[in-house]
Amino acid sequence: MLIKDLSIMEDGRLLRDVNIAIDGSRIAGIGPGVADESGDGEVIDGSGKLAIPGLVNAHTHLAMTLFRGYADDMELLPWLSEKIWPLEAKLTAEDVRWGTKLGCLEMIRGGITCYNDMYYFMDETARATKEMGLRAFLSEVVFDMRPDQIERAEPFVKRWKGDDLIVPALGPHAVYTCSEETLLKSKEIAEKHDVMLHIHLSETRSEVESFEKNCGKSPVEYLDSIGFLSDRVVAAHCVWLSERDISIIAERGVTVAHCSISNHKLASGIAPLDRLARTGANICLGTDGASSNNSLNLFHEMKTTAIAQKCAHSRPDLFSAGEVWKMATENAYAAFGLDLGIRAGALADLALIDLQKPWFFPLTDGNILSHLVYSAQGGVDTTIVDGNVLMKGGVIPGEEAILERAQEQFLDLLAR
Ligand SMILES: C[C@H]1O[C@@H](n2cnc3c(O)ncnc32)[C@H](O)[C@@H]1O
Ligand SMILES: [Zn+2]
Repeated sequence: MLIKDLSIMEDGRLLRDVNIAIDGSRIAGIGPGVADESGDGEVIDGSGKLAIPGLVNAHTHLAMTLFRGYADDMELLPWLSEKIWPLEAKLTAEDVRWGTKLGCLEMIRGGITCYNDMYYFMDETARATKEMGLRAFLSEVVFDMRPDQIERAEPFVKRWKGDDLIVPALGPHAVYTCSEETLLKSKEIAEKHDVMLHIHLSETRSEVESFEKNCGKSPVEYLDSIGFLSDRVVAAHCVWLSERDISIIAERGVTVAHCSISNHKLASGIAPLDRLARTGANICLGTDGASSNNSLNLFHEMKTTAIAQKCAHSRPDLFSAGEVWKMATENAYAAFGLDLGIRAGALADLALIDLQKPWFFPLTDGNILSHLVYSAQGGVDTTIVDGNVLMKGGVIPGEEAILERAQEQFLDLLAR
């Protein structure tokens, strides 16, 4: 496949009139005049478009698209206990299948090529994700109130280990829903199969304060005391942290999945991102679920992350466009071990953005990152994962049918 006459970014600056050759699942060559080596004869006109490397959603619950708009204007714990968990108790595999497909549609349209998820019925999510063509790190959520979920976790990992698009992981929900035994069992399974751990951590002030009152340690100190924290851990949120917590997170190589919009919408707080970054923690971006955001859009997350941190600290120089762009790309590639990037040899996970939109003007070689983070309003035209075209010219095959089925599935769930 050959994508012709594109623009790409190099060190944040625009390079124009470039071709990208794709052969199988990888980028075979990039540059002016590069020819198609695959022989498949497919040519995509890239004129007026920018090729970006795939964005990575480092924390979501994709099938919660079915819960979008179901429970707004609440804070986390009552939101979960009074609204979300009672409806999730009625969830079926079919709900998760169509909620996942709906979420994949939205992420494909936003240039997201890979996501990290913890939920229920993850075999359905895995199958639906493969049908849609996205890459994903998936965990069966584990918590004590659902002992069946603990039994599902390891078989899920065994079934999907080695898949070309799906990477299984372990998802102990949080320290306030998992006993020490459950946390250590999850860690043991993750280490046995060499997969990642995905957990919610220190999201709200009340959860941290009540945990400290009961345990005498912060959630971070506690997890460290049982040997849970390492570079195989992706911790979502990390909002209410002490200086000691921040040092531990950085020292253990834990990846932080920062969910700015979810934290704002649930009024959870503003994460100490500057102190985390300065202490060397690896920071990625997540949307969380579509029921606490309510979109699955990393352009929104990048802009909100940058402006929220600037305002919170009265420091307009904090978190430049380039820094938050790395959170949605390079930081995530490092955290998840993804060989991605707009360069020869990388996996062909990329998106083409139509630059002929008002929000990209005026365009210079040096302001493209500013436009992507502070003004982009969509315009992803084509999305490619593993060398497969998932969307071209804004068209995703089968989209209408998925929208209809997801709507039906939601109404069916509500009626249960
Ligand atoms: C996977 C389980 O986690 C629940 N969940 C969704 N969003 C959040 C959040 O922000 N913090 C904690 N738990 C969350 C989801 O409903 C599932 O029950
Ligand atoms: Zn979450």
